[in-house]
Amino acid sequence: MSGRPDAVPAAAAPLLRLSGLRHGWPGEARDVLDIDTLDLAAGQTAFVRGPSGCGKSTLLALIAGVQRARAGSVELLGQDWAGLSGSACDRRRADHIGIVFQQFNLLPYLSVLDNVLLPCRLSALRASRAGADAATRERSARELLDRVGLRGELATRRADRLSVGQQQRVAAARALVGAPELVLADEPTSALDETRRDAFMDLLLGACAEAGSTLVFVSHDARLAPRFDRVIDLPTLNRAATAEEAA
Ligand SMILES: Nc1ncnc2c1ncn2[C@@H]1O[C@H](COP(=O)(O)OP(=O)(O)OP(=O)(O)O)[C@@H](O)[C@H]1O
Repeated sequence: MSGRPDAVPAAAAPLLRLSGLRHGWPGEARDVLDIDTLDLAAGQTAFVRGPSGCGKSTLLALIAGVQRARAGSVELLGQDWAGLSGSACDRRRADHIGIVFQQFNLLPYLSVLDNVLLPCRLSALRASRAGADAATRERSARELLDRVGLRGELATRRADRLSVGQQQRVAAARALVGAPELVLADEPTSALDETRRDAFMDLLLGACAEAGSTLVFVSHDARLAPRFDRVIDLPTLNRAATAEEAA
């Protein structure tokens, strides 16, 4: 896997800074999230926990600039999403963020390899970090697939011909290709058995450490929490949490 020579040093401003963040969904009487501050440094790994419906996926969507906050700011690499146009947000997301969605969001008609290489097609920056030419980038993608146990013929198979657990691993390899500064993962181990889950975590944490990427990882699986630098209990951080969520 290729490294990232232009990584932000750990001593610099936080990679991610949330301040005065409030978000509510249209038609909902109360805010889902009300977070005073949250800073994550470059290379820091955070496990986000909280009961179903407490706003974990919403938080990731705000961090990724997919949702706009009602108030406050979400700064990635010192830039607030609020100041950017929709297309600028898309470019910035492709350049700097790898995302493992809950539903994986693979393109079913593309091969496994082409799915992993997708961020390199959407971002020249990610492509340059993955390798100087197409052959090197393909080697990077195959190396990531190899590390999640998807070898040989599986790399060229259509994505919709994979099991759910295999798709989950492809989604992780895609998030990691081209060493993005920030990796967001929403319950990425839910379809994996124990052995696969441990291998998956080794890959995710190992690749983030190698690239100096910050990782925000949402999961209900409390056994994984000790592997992270920091555990964020969302109902404790979130001033909009109900007493039930905070209990
Ligand atoms: N697109 C949406 N439109 C309206 N309300 C939404 C939308 N997405 C989520 N919500 C609401 O926001 C709240 C938080 O949802 P969210 O998906 O962020 O929770 P979560 O902690 O990720 O839950 P889970 O652990 O079940 O995935 C819930 O009350 C949910 O109903």
